Amino acid sequence: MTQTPEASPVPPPVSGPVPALRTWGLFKRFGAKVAVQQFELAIPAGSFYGIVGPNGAGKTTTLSMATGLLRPDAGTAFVNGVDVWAEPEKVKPMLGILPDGLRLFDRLTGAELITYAGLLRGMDPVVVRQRTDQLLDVLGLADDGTKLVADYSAGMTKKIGLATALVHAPSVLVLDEPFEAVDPVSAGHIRAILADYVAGGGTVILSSHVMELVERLCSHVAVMNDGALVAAGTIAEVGGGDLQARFAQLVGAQERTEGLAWLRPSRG
Ligand SMILES: Nc1ncnc2c1ncn2[C@@H]1O[C@H](COP(=O)(O)OP(=O)(O)OP(=O)(O)O)[C@@H](O)[C@H]1O
Repeated sequence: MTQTPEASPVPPPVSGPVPALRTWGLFKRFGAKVAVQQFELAIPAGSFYGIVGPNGAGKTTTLSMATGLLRPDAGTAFVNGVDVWAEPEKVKPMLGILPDGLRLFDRLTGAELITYAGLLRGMDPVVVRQRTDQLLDVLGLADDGTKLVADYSAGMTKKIGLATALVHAPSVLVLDEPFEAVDPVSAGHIRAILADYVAGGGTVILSSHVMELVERLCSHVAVMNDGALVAAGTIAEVGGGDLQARFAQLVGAQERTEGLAWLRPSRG
């Protein structure tokens, strides 16, 4: 069984510019299951970074530890050089997070939820009001702003979660499966918003299962398998022209030719 590693008290310095996000020795165990082991990655500022991996690879656990949502057993993360776990109050204003599966305050309306997120960040109420209207509009929720989040569909919930991550214009966005359940038109709008944000100097880190999307949208990609980082770099470095094929190779996916022989429409 993998032992929890002894954390060295001081992570080694990085050469060059300060990464937007750096993880160092991240480790998490749930009972006997090691969900994430020795995860170390430096994400350059201004990059559009995709994190991919099969179901259960450890993406959500890693992103949760890297953003202050889940305490690591060992290791830590730095946002713009500031330790997420040692100085959370300094890190939170720099971060916009769309967690996967974390419950929102769904007895608020969509507009109230964005407003709440903005005011919680100490923003000017007039600015919050303007941005709330703009975000609802651009995310196709203008007619649903007065509806309770509890009554939103899965895709609408994803979009309102994204709006709460964007409202304070953070320098680093960490989005767990931002396109899941989102319709193609809204997904197009979200892609445009994120591309524009990166063009303006922001950093986006997103997890996804959709390889074509990562290949088209991202500048860099990290591949996780079974709790470990197995490859990281630019899309060209990792994918070599076919990210899907390289991914299958890295995670050891085998083609399955046999089907479920019993799965036939029953007659009668
Ligand atoms: N709270 C928890 N309690 C117990 N096991 C957990 C918990 N959270 C995650 N795990 C386990 O840790 C491993 C990594 O899970 P994680 O959700 O990080 O994977 P993932 O790559 O995000 O998967 P997916 O692509 O399916 O969302 C899995 O084996 C999962 O069962």
